[in-house]
Amino acid sequence: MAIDCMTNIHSMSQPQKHHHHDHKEDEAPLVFDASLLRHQLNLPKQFIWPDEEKPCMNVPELVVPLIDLGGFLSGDPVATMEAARMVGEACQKHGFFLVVNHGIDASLISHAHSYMDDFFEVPLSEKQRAQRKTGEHCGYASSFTGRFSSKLPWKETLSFQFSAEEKSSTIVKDYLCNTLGQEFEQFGSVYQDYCDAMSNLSLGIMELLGMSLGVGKTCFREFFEENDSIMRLNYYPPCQKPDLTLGTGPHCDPTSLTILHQDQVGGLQVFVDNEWHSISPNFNAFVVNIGDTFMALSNGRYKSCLHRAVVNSKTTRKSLAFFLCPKSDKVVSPPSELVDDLTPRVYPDFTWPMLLEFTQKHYRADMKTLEAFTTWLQQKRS
Ligand SMILES: C=C1C[C@]23C[C@H]1CC[C@H]2[C@]1(C)CCC[C@@](C)(C(=O)O)[C@H]1[C@@H]3C(=O)O
Ligand SMILES: O=C(O)CCC(=O)C(=O)O
Ligand SMILES: [Fe+2]
Repeated sequence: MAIDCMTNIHSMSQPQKHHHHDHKEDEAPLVFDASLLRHQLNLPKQFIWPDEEKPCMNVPELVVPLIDLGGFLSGDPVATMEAARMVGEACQKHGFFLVVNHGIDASLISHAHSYMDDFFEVPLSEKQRAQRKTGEHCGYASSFTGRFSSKLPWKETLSFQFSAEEKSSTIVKDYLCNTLGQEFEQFGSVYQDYCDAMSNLSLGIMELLGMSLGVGKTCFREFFEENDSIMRLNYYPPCQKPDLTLGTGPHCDPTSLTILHQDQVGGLQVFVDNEWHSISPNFNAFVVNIGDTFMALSNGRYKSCLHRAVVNSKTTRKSLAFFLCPKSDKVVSPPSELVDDLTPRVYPDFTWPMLLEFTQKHYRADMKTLEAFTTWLQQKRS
């Protein structure tokens, strides 16, 4: 029976949910060891999402324009205009688009995927050497145990800082080697090269976004020239009950621009026209979406888009997410061309570290993060 995603699942017979209360004081903190959990037929209750958020498996595919960057990257003015127009159109609709002929070496992408196994397949005790500290966003995190007590995502992540500043040209490699050990030297080099490539690609996309908003190609490019970005490796182990949990819950990225490369397994879903849609894997394409910080920079002209990731019972899924973020001292404020009597300011000035701290210490990023952040800021400032 094909279950229509819009079916009100409450009308279907659901086993009566037992409302456990988290007895935090007497419960040992749950440790998510993927090598064990992937075989379990009964998911721990923390991983079971509420009925209204459980995934539907037969979602329609989102038809997303493939934006060819070849002409733009070689300086062809007509191709540049066309690419800027397509980027603008996608951002007016839902904020997601695919880019091809992006100039990133296919072998670098393949290595970035294959090296993930070298980390995520080692024993948990070794991975925990890179354990993310409370309130910090870098390091190894497995399902965020200790951070959230319910709606745990079925994933492990390794996140690290990238800086485009010349003086930090080996920050990724150094962090990974120092944290994981010298045997990860090659691992560190691959992700250093991958992040360098991502940073350059994102500056090109910032030129197209600037042109599409009529503020010129240098405006946002210069704003992000010395970006302090986050690279995240997402590792989604197989799950025996994939329809009860989520790999990554519904959210808008709080960051400025996300360049994502998903493997051939598939699982990324985007909420468009009041329905979840899948984005089919395409090895030659990067999935690009704007985040909350860029929504603020565009004075709400472009919207960050709700998306999530589902898991499956057969195979591990991997995705590489590069989150472009401005340098810490940059004030997020829209260019004057985007503010006038008809379109007054939508969000207050803020810096990225303030929004990042909000998501790491006070608020789990979802679809209303910027709204909640604005309220939180005003209370602090009042
Ligand atoms: C700044 C960030 C916070 C998250 C990683 C980056 C950009 C996306 C954010 C996130 C993926 C949104 C959903 C919830 C979250 C907790 C997760 O599932 O990983 C978010 C990340 C985070 O706070 O670690
Ligand atoms: O893994 C995916 O396809 C999406 C992950 C994501 O949205 C994120 O890490 O912000
Ligand atoms: Fe995301």
